[in-house]
Amino acid sequence: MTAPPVLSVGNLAKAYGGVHALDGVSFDVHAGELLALIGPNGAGKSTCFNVVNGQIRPDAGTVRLEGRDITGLPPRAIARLGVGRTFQIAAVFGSLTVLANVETALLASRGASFGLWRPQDGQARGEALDLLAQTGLAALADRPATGLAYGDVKRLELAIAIAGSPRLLLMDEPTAGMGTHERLALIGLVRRLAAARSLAVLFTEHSMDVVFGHATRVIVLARGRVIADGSVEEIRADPQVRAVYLGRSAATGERGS
Ligand SMILES: Nc1ncnc2c1ncn2[C@@H]1O[C@H](COP(=O)(O)OP(=O)(O)OP(=O)(O)O)[C@@H](O)[C@H]1O
Repeated sequence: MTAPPVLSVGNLAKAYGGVHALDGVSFDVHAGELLALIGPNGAGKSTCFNVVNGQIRPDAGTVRLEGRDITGLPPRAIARLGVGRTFQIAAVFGSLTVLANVETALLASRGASFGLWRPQDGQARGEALDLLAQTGLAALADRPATGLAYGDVKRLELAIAIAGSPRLLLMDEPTAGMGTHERLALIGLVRRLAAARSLAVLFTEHSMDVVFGHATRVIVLARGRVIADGSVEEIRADPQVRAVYLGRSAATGERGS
């Protein structure tokens, strides 16, 4: 028997007044997959994310995590069940070292109260060092998070997000504000981590070089509907996607509208 998808959304609907932010959206994300959710401004990408992580309750439809119905659960419950996320604006503790940020995330994910946190917790330290090695941050372990280069902050945020061993990772424009080299390096890292940890990743992105270079599958939303769901090659060649979103950028790999 094949494993159920890590995430399965079915017929999601959400309207604001007369605006159908989501209008019958269905798709699956499997373990190890890096699924890009793209589309023009106002297509419904953020609404879809926020329904999956519990911040918005849909008017209709279901969200399933490994077969379990999580529709309408509060964000904390959804996070505990294995949905991690990174933010457009990096969320790290500036005064703590890089290592302590990841140790704290590990302990928090296990429910340890901050009051009981002991920096000498050997097991958490070992695991945190492991995560830093996996995210290319080992050399910066003892540096305060304040003052890190932007690309390193994003790596740290990724390390924090996977410290709780999520099954699904939601990334909202993970490479926003980064230069070409940096953003391709970051998404390449995400792809390697997803494969190594059998993690399902759903991300929104406006940089088409990131999407076409690294997504394993792409979903295109427009006006709250899925207009295409396929491989990078299929999406790039889809006339409707080109008309609605990619335009000439499909050929150049530049940012969509
Ligand atoms: N809280 C809200 N109240 C009213 N309308 C909303 C609200 N949130 C979203 N919308 C509308 O729903 C539609 C989808 O918005 P959403 O933010 O999900 O799109 P998006 O694809 O994430 O856009 P962007 O790429 O600009 O972030 C838009 O028309 C938006 O104006």
